[in-house]
Amino acid sequence: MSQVAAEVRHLYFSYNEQPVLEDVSFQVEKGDFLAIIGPNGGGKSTLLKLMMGILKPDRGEVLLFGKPPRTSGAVIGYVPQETGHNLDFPITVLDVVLMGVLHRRNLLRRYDGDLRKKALDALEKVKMDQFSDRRIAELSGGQRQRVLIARALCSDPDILMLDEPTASIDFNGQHEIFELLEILNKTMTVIVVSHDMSMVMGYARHAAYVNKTVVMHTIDPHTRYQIKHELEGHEGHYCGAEFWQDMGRKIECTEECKHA
Ligand SMILES: Nc1ncnc2c1ncn2[C@@H]1O[C@H](COP(=O)(O)OP(=O)(O)OP(=O)(O)O)[C@@H](O)[C@H]1O
Repeated sequence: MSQVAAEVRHLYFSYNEQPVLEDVSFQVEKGDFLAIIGPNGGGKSTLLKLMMGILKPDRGEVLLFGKPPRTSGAVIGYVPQETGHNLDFPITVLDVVLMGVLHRRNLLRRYDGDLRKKALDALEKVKMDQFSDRRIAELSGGQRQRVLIARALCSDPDILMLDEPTASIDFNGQHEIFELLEILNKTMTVIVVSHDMSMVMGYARHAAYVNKTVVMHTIDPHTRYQIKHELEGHEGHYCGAEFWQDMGRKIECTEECKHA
């Protein structure tokens, strides 16, 4: 298998002739931890969907391990943006994860013990096995997100793709999610859309800044180490302006920013 997990080549995409991505090219090495960052509406979720093969490019191509997404044989674990819908639905944590297992098998087949074990193993990996019988609605945002990650892990993915897994989660919950992603990254490539610059700078190795085009940045290991250290002391705040300053650009903090 190619050591390049994902390659995007001269990709163009538009919705209803409205261009969203233009001439986007970059590579993601196997085992990388890539953060996709950028302004609202910049095209981050669209890029993720193109990389999974859910959307088709107008021009250009996406290759996963050297082949188009649908024929590559690469398994993608996808954690979509959580919308908070269906929280009233009386479904348990285990049921949610089992959906991930059933997805791989014949949907009409009843699940047996093995599938249940697979789902419980996935819950253990995200430290949510104690909650398997709880209703999903009873969990905190961070716990729910970990359950959605467990669901994605059931397919034993080569690449785990997450769309804003820490949106509207408190600091501790965010930190736990990124700690978990760091552990998972030991055995799979991780690609995460995130607005949280502190977490991105503390954990990701590369950042793709998406705003119609994509600019790729390497996060230097020393900066990552320092920021992670600050995060562990719960004093972490790293704003977008600092990211650009670290990347060598002169940008002032905004008024809302705690550094201003
Ligand atoms: N299904 C769709 N049909 C038409 N336009 C869409 C569709 N999905 C997204 N768009 C538009 O495409 C652009 C990029 O959207 P996308 O969701 O990829 O951005 P994003 O960077 O993920 O944004 P956010 O940070 O707000 O989630 C936006 O202008 C959005 O309104």
